[in-house]
Amino acid sequence: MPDHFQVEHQDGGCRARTGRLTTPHGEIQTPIFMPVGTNASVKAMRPEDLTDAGAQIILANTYHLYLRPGHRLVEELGGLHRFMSWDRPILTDSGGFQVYSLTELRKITEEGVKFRSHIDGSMHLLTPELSIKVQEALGADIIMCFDECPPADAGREYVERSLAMTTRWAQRSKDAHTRRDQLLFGIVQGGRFSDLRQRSLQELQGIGFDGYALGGLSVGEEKPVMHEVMDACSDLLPADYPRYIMGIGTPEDLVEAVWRGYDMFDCVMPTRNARNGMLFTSQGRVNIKRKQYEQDQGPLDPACSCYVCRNYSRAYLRHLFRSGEILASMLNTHHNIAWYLSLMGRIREAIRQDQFEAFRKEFYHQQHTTAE
Ligand SMILES: CNc1nc2cc3nc[nH]c(=O)c3cc2[nH]1
Repeated sequence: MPDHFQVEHQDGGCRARTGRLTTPHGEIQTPIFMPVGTNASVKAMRPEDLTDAGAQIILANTYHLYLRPGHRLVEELGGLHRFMSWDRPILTDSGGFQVYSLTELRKITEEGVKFRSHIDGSMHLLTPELSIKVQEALGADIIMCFDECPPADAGREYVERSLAMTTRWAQRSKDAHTRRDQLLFGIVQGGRFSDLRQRSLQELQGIGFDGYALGGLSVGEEKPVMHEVMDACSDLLPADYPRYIMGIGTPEDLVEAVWRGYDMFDCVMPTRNARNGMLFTSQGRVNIKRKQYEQDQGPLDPACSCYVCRNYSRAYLRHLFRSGEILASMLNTHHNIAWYLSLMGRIREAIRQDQFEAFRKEFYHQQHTTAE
């Protein structure tokens, strides 16, 4: 058992478990959802709102902060925690995925990824060594190996070659990692091919990391493919290390992943959907711009105890959204993040009571009773 992670309770009826992850900026109770703060900000939320909503850890992106304002500037100003006044844990993604998903002009070579900045068109080369140096300069508590996320429709031969390079890059990431107080996670690739996933994981375990993430998912693949990969890897990932699935997901995805024994998740869904008026509630999704809420004086979610549900009506939230008020993004985001984090709290409690199987069944029923 590594000294930074302890499984606290294994649900008696399924693979779900609770755990405690210790980082330089504090302990995290898992299963956990990480709000995404790409540019050192969870959009439309202040740090104290995040803490009030129950956030234990947030994610930031190496690719974005390297390009703007630059990792050296953040380091000179005291690191990411001081820069954004967030004193709890931060996880940074390593940048490979963001280059793949945000830039047109890019070239992948053994050395690293050449790309043109989506901000000012300048040319850059991101390598495993530079990615780790940036993440160390930012001062994140958990940092990720530099990897290649193959396209969802990539064929077996491409995926096989890609994962071999991801393993070589993982070794280079670990060799470049000098700040031992930071936790370094490996990223398992291998696409939809279970045997390649197993090979990737075995190679990463041979190198040795503080946690293992599933990459290459939530990139447009069909749900059954995602569940197959989750299932195949669940029994392979070392049980006494944190298991992180990158880019997941909808509330249903989170419940399904916890049921399969995963511990950590991040996704832009609650924040991005909030800005588009798509809100999560105990009775399913609410599209707040719909006319049916014009005179609705009730709270967004009667079962939610967040600041927004305690102080505002659906009618008011609809008015703010239709008027394009900035407060709409603030209140909608606060609720969606609070709702996601309260879901994770209810999940942890159900596991502790050995009730997660029943929770999963009830959750699915609740979310699909009233289709909005
Ligand atoms: C939103 N979906 C999504 N966010 C991701 C981040 C990632 N980072 C590193 N490596 C990945 O494979 C990877 C896959 C991802 N899918």
